[in-house]
Amino acid sequence: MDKRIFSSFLSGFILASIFFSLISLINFEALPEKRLPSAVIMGVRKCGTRALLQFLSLHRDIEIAKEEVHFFNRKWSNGLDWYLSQMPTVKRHQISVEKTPGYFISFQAPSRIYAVNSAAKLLLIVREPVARAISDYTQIFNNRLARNKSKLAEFDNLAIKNGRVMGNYKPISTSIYHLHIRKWLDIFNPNSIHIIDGDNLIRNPLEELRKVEKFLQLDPFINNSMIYYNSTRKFYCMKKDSKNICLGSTKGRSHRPVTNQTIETLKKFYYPHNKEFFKIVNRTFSWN
Ligand SMILES: Nc1ncnc2c1ncn2[C@@H]1O[C@H](COP(=O)(O)OS(=O)(=O)O)[C@@H](OP(=O)(O)O)[C@H]1O
Repeated sequence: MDKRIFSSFLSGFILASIFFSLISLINFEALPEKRLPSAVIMGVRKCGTRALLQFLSLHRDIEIAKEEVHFFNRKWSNGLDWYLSQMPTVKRHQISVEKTPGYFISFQAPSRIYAVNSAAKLLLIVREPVARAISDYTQIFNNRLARNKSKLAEFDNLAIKNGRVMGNYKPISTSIYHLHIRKWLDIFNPNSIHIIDGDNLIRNPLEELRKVEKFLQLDPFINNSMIYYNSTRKFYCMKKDSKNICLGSTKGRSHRPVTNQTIETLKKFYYPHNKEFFKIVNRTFSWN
């Protein structure tokens, strides 16, 4: 063989060998990729869904979708590829988690989630229903103010009219937890749903996070060194990448003023609904 042909053949062979050796060094399975969420925080609005998601992001095996996705309630027509594109990239050992509080009260969300992933793990965080309703109203009030819309009537007048609690008023009806959880239990096995005590998440986040790690079948990883109590904010905050991170100012803000009479009337209103919820989920909470 001509010497020139031989040497170009040899250098081609060597280059190809180097190329294929490099390729074989890459572990494709370990490359980050987008995957549908194994766990979904499905609500309840104003019960600590953001705090729960951010605390979970401290876990080395969890990546979170940063924004609320609203796929199963509002954006179903965008299709599954769009949903996937909203997910974070995860490594092989990691799971992705998304939170959209609106799923809890949506009629379509349970069957749609089941259709996409019948093994989905659902996280539901609940809070004392009267405080949740007032927090919900406060958010609506402040949003209108920010958008320069006409001022909303006060909560006392919207929640109770002529002595009757307005059960259909959304801030009130969202707190009737048993009405909504039924739709989920019609479709999902109770073992697929883990309920987090939102009031306890405020007081003792690690206790609740430990239970979530167990439910998600992850190693206990989040620990005391990753969170701290911020006495100015009066909430637990996170230490992440050598930074101290608290939730934004819309979390834990002062509620709109509500009379004691309204609070007492609402407590009485929710009492039988709470009992019903406890019965269905086979568990009680510090509120009744
Ligand atoms: N660690 C920590 N820091 C700040 N806030 C915390 C925390 N843990 C729970 N919470 C409570 O979260 C409430 C807001 O709930 P959500 O995040 O579910 O609200 S939203 O539906 O996404 O708008 C928010 O409700 P409000 O106090 O009524 O504003 C908080 O009480």
